[in-house]
Amino acid sequence: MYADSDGTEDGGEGSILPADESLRENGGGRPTLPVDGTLRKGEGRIRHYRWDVKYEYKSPDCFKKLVITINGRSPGPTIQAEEGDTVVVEVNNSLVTENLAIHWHGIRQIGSPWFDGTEGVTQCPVLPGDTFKYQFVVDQAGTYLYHAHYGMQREAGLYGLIRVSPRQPEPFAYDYDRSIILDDWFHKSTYEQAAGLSSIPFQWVGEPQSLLINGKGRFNCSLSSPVTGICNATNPECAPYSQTVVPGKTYRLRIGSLTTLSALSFQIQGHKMRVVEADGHYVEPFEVENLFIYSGETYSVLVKADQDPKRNYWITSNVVSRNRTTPPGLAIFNYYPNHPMRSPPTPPPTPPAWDDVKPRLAQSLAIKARQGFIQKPPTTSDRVIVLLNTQNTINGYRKWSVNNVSFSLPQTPYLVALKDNLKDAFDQTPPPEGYDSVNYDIFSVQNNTNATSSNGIYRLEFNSTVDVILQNANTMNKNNSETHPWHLHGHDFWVLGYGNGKFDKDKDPKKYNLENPILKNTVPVHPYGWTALRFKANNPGVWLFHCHIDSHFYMGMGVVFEEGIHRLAEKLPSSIMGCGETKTFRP
Ligand SMILES: O=C1O[C@H]([C@@H](O)CO)C(O)=C1O
Repeated sequence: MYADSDGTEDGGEGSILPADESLRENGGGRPTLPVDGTLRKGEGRIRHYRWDVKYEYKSPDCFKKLVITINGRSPGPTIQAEEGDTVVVEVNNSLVTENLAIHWHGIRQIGSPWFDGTEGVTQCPVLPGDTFKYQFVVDQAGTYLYHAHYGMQREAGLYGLIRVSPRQPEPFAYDYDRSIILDDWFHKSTYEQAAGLSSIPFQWVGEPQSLLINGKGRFNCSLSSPVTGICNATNPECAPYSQTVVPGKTYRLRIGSLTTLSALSFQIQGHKMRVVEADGHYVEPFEVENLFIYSGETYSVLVKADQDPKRNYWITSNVVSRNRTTPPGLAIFNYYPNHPMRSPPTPPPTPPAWDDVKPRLAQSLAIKARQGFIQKPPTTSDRVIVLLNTQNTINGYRKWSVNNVSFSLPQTPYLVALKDNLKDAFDQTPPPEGYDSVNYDIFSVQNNTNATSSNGIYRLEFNSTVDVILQNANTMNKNNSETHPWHLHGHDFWVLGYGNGKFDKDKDPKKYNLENPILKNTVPVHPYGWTALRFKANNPGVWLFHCHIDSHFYMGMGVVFEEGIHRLAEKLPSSIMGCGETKTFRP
């Protein structure tokens, strides 16, 4: 028998074990590095986790509701591994009446596309009572995330961090390594939200009731009544998170956002933050007073505890890019030996104006790859796909569309359908490569009466270089364009540029940053703006690319890319089967 780890923060490492003979290397222990110091894929240790996923009543913001927990916790345990290790997570679905799938956000799943955890794309859902074993190599050091990828389940609290440490020294120094995971919190269940979004009349999810920092927030209990639910402001479950720091020491804070809706501004009162990592890649360092962070992004910042040590300071998160009605998320930056719960003597800092795009665009532009760690992009691309993001109505239902196509998930996962040539499993007509950029006015409400729903996909030539231009536009409300964080599964992409207004295919590519663009897996497209990305289609599999706002993806804001499907192993794991046309595929 082996011991399981719950992977607690700060030293809670996954245990080393001979879980699976096929994975065993050096008895499962630390590998002997080859003489040249390089490590081949999967040569590391095995980190084994066993998770029980269920609904439990919790009060993360003092308001009692059903929360999805992993081994009793939300956020779930942090996965800790070293570059090259194999992570094995055995997930038991104890949700009783609900399916499940878990996505390992930022892990490219090279050689294991079937364990990307994307329901409908790479696997069938895990049924209640079933156990699913995810098994993948964490081939890149950095800060990553995991979360539910079934319906709008992430909203219920199934999320956590993955920390992968490097085998080489890092280009910056710090004394302690800590994690902060940000979320927005809604009191309605995922069912109420999803049903509202797919109803006529449309019922929007609204703004979050609170913002959580490491799973703790504060709802104003005077706003609740015995009818709306139980709220107890003195419940210890909603005591604020407190990060204790030793005066004079430098802290690396790994900050991840898994909000379901909100873009955030994160700040530590009186302290500057030095940004050093974004989505697992080293950043040419720059200082900020507040960090803008979009759902699906991770950053590492260095913070020195160099202020007056006789007091505590506020750690805050605030909604930006949507009209702010949610109170700030508050945590405490606690200077040892002050009491960790002592409120700072001054009010929290004033957040930036919610509708000021300029500083957000400026931060996006400031993020460059760090000197000495630059991986240059190919200088040209083989294909350019322009994706216009619009809101529209299809058959009376409110939707989001990309080039007038609102994405819907098929019953049979694409991975199986493509591998086994199940042509009826999804629409074989690919979605458009662009939109009518000459005539379409991105600054006004457009009715887009031709919009349709489809599950057609983009098929990419293996090893080709693909550019994607995300083009934002006005929503169905006047003078309104939202920020959308787009996340690509299975790859990192180079961020070549951002701009205001309509992308100009002749002029704008000349301004691309081909010298030191950052590699990321999630990137915002700002209101009325565009964002240009480049990636190599070199990871055989089927990969979702979508807005990381849960309700927007649910309403159709996504596309799917296939590449190199025929290079995959003869047989896909039978554990991903069992739905749609794969019902009979399990042995
Ligand atoms: O998808 C959305 O719908 C609402 C609103 O546009 C409905 O009118 C909103 O704020 C979104 O982000």
